[in-house]
Amino acid sequence: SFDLPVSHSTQITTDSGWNVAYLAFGSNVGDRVSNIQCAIDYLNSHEELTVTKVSSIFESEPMYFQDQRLFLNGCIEVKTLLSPQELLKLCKRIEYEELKRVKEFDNGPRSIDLDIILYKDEDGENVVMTTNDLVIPHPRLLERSFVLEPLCELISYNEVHPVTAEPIIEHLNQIYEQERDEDILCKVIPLPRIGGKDRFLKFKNKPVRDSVTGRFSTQTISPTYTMGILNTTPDSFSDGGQLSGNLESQVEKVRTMVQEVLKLSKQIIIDIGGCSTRPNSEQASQQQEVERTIPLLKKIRSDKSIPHDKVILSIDTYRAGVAKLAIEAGVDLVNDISGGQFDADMFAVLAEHPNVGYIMSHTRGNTSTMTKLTKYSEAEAEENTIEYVYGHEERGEATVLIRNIGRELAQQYAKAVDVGTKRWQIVLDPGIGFAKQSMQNLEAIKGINVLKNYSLARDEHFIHFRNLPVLVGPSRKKFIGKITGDEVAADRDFTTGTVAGACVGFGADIVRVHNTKNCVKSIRMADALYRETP
Ligand SMILES: Nc1nc2ncc(COP(=O)(O)O)nc2c(=O)[nH]1
Ligand SMILES: Nc1nc2ncc(COP(=O)(O)O)nc2c(=O)[nH]1
Repeated sequence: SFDLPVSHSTQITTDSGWNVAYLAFGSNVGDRVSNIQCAIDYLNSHEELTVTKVSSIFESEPMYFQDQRLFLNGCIEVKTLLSPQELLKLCKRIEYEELKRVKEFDNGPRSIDLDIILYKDEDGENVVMTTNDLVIPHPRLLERSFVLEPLCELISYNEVHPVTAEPIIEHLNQIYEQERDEDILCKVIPLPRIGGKDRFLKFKNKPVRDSVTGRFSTQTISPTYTMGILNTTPDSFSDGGQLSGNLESQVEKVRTMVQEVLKLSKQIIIDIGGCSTRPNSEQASQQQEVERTIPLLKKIRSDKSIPHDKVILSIDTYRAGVAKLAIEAGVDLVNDISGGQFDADMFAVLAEHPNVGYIMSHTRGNTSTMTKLTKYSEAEAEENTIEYVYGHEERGEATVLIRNIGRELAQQYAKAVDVGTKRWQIVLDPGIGFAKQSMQNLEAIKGINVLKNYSLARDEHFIHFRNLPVLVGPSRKKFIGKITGDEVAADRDFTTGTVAGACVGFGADIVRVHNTKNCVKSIRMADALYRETP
């Protein structure tokens, strides 16, 4: 059955006498991500407090006093033995002593701001209090989308506000109904800084009301990212290993992709792979994979002609050891087709590097068994769960596959965050061509928005995929050839462009392609047609 690790259970409040509190963090001075990470680590280091959940990070305009830097905000859930007053004291100590906050004036710049927004006692009862230095629930909670949005990633959708007795998600909907510009938040995935400058993947999320449920979900309106593939394997099914072994020609290929994509985009992601993952392919050894990828990563990163603020590097590996070496060599993202299933150490590596992104893909079995594991049933989709909350898609046949994918990715997500991987690192991928028959790949693409709005609830356990970006990798794959009759992978570039555009239409935030020259145009056209970006 589907068993979530203990950190996902709010049962903590009942069977262990701990209280649960929700804190909001904000920073707009210095290295904001590092300030946030330090504040979380300081909180976690207190023997009477454990950080149990961390939300996405959102960038937003200053709300009250405009003339200052953009803020990074988010929320965390903690379990603690501290009383509200003791918790406030701990937050203040972290703000002023550990992170040297200097308060010039109200609503002014701050290295870190830690606010208690909700507090539940050991019986799970909400505390409501007003003293001259502490008001719970936070008095300005209901006017702040930069607090409510991340909070709604952490709480069950039926969690009510202790004073208004209305579901907290409804308060967020009421803010979104006002259609204020400042409520269009930008979800950021922090990447390693280079030259002391922030580097992020950014996804501007516009709240969109679901016509049937009336509930708001967020739709990405910023440009879709193009991820160019650089396969260094001699046997890659899609480009016949033309580049394997020759470092200079590989770097030249990188420069070409960069030049092609930056004509039409502000950034490019380049995915470097050293171990083919096509069905039944013979797996390279870890040593071979390292030799094919790490020197190349180092050479790219040391190449001054490449604009590193615009070029984001990804390593396509399911091996923790390779991921670790790649991070040390300057990679920004770990792209794991196994979603952490092939190497139990992968999530620990990511937990150690909270400013490295992680693409968590769906698959089943391994590269030699996955083609047989393509049975997705309604029963499994619904197994052990009471409530799905997602867009207005019916539970029917059309969403059985994507709800199974969501459920299985949720299992991996729970394992990842349970060892300290941050939600803000994670990108989801439905795994086109992995444990899916041809037509199931079409369903997976059509279900992208259901996956983005997916949430799973069982007892007190719940996981929402709200605000998690989705990457799709359709390029040159067999399901295209099955429909177009193109037997040879390299003949599928034209239709890959078609599919890439459709992926954008169905909600993809990143599309992984071989032929960047043509596909970046398809993706930009799709942005112009489906998104608000001109
Ligand atoms: N975008 C944004 N704007 C802001 N404006 C004022 C305050 C001051 O908040 P306080 O009342 O908790 O000190 N915090 C933020 C913030 O965190 N994010
Ligand atoms: N995130 C992600 N990574 C991937 N890596 C390799 C392949 C196999 O294709 P290739 O051999 O052409 O790279 N497909 C994916 C994919 O669909 N998603």
